[in-house]
Amino acid sequence: MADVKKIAVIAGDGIGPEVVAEAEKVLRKTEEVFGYSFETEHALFGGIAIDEKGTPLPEETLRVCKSADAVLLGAVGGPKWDNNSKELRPETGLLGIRKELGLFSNLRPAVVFDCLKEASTLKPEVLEGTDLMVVRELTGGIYFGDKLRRQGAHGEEAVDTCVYNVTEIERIARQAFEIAQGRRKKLASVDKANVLETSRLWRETVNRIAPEYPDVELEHVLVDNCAMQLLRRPSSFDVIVTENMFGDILSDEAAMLTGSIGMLASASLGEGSFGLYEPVHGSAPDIAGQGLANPIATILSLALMFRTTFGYSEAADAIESAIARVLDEGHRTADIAVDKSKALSTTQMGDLIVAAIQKV
Ligand SMILES: NC(=O)c1ccc[n+]([C@@H]2O[C@H](COP(=O)([O-])OP(=O)(O)OC[C@H]3O[C@@H](n4cnc5c(N)ncnc54)[C@H](O)[C@@H]3O)[C@@H](O)[C@H]2O)c1
Ligand SMILES: CC(C)[C@H](C(=O)O)[C@@H](O)C(=O)O
Ligand SMILES: [Mg+2]
Repeated sequence: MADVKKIAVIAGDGIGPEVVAEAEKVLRKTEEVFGYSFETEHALFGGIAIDEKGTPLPEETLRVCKSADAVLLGAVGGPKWDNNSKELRPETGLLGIRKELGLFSNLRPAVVFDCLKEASTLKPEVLEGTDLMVVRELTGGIYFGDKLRRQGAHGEEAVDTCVYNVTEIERIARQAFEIAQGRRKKLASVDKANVLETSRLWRETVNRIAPEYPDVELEHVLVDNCAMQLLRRPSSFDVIVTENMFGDILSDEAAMLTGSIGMLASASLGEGSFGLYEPVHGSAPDIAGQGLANPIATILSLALMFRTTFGYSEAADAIESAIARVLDEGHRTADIAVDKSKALSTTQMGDLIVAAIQKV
């Protein structure tokens, strides 16, 4: 009997259900082509879970995720829930699920497809050879430190605390060094060590373990400089490791090197093979329900799942080749189209990718 892999599928809000539906079609096609067997279980999460269950992260959803081999997630959030209390914001559920599942490492690869250089705002010669991986620490820093509101001498004040301990920094740094060893052996550690104490500890810790990876060339880059260098010399970066909030911001910036945020996939990992896979983008309320969303980031996230959690690299390669072929043939969703009048819908793009999947 085939080895059945269990995938928790969480569509979420806005364009989440639209892009996840396309990734599920790809999943089924790989069963046909490669003989895999997947069991999917759908769960409520984010705004829709608030509406139906009164909480963004129901216990049942956590149970479904914990009993699965991997999670495929769309996106959560939207204006409908913007005025909710902190506990009842879809984004709180997102931070909660990452913490509960121990997903401290968020990999966000930015690969520039040759034929999409036209969709980028950068010159093709600057983009040439760009293939970088942001390794974002995901369960620490200012996202998870104490927060408070209080009355100060000048009225209401708000405090967000940024905390990192050595263990958290070491484990993400080690992962980044190991990822760099499997790539072009260059690591840029990004911090704000000229100002922040957490960044000083970050830099000291990275420097302390660096000698264990003598084959990896390490550079330290201040985050403001990194934001600029990503646009000036993107191809010089291989792996970028950074703390939670810097990684959030830099990865959206890196997305634009690829032409659109609709192209950037991600994997959130812990210690074992279990992972949560999601596009880097959000629920895009401005285009939700119109069939305009680019499903490629979610489909690429599925390919990452295949390669990283299941070791199905043949199928991961087949998905990525199918996407490259469809793009090479000139097919575009609106976000990456130069001529928007010829843009495909979300389902049209998904169908073309499904049709292009074959054994390579
Ligand atoms: N992981 C997540 O679930 C996640 C990530 C980011 C933002 N969010 C949430 O999503 C909501 C909207 O946030 P935002 O507008 O700042 O960011 P967003 O990523 O949703 O959208 C930013 C811009 O990119 C476009 N875009 C995003 N994905 C696209 C796709 N697949 N195809 C084509 N265009 C795409 C949108 O139309 C929008 O113009 C907020 O509630 C935010 O908190 C969720
Ligand atoms: C929605 C938000 C909490 C989330 C984050 O900041 O991690 C998002 O921007 C992301 O990149 O996944
Ligand atoms: Mg983000």
